Amino acid sequence: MTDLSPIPLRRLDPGVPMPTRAHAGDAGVDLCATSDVTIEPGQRVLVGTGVAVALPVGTVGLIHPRSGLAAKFGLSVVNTPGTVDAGYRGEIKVCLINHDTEHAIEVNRGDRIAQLLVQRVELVDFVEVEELDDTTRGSGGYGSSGGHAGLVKEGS
Ligand SMILES: O=c1ccn([C@H]2C[C@H](O)[C@@H](COP(=O)(O)OP(=O)(O)OP(=O)(O)O)O2)c(=O)[nH]1
Ligand SMILES: [Mg+2]
Repeated sequence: MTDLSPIPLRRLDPGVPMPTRAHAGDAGVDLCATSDVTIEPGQRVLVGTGVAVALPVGTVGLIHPRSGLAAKFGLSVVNTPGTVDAGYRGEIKVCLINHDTEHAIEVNRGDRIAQLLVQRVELVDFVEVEELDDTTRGSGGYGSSGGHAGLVKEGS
């Protein structure tokens, strides 16, 4: 499925399962929590996953939320997607946030809390210039193309 070699992974907490794909072909491997935590509404907490990896230079690890936990409980990742640099050898941690406005979320050790994707990344250089080339978009952004009038709440 990939021409990258298997990525060296250390289990810093052997009691936590290896990150695995729920289904062959899934983009991400699920990461598990190493501790029990309660996340109150609106609160965030940094949770360990018990693993460290040696990603090849030219790749990046991206930590994404799990959609099921997001839809059911409001659980997400503060800095989604989290960036795991190729040179990072420490424990991968996940900064979880509870977006639910009413209910606390209980995370238990071993729960699959997020997913790690590995992607190739271009390590480009930048060159300073006086002018940039013209494009049809130009400097338009942040809604310049319209199409969201119906999403505006009355009175706002
Ligand atoms: O969700 C995340 C995000 C980052 N990291 C680790 C791996 C990454 O390589 C390192 C630094 O992340 P980042 O560059 O996003 O954070 P920073 O605030 O810029 O810290 P630094 O100054 O160490 O680069 O922290 C995680 O374990 N989980
Ligand atoms: Mg950084």
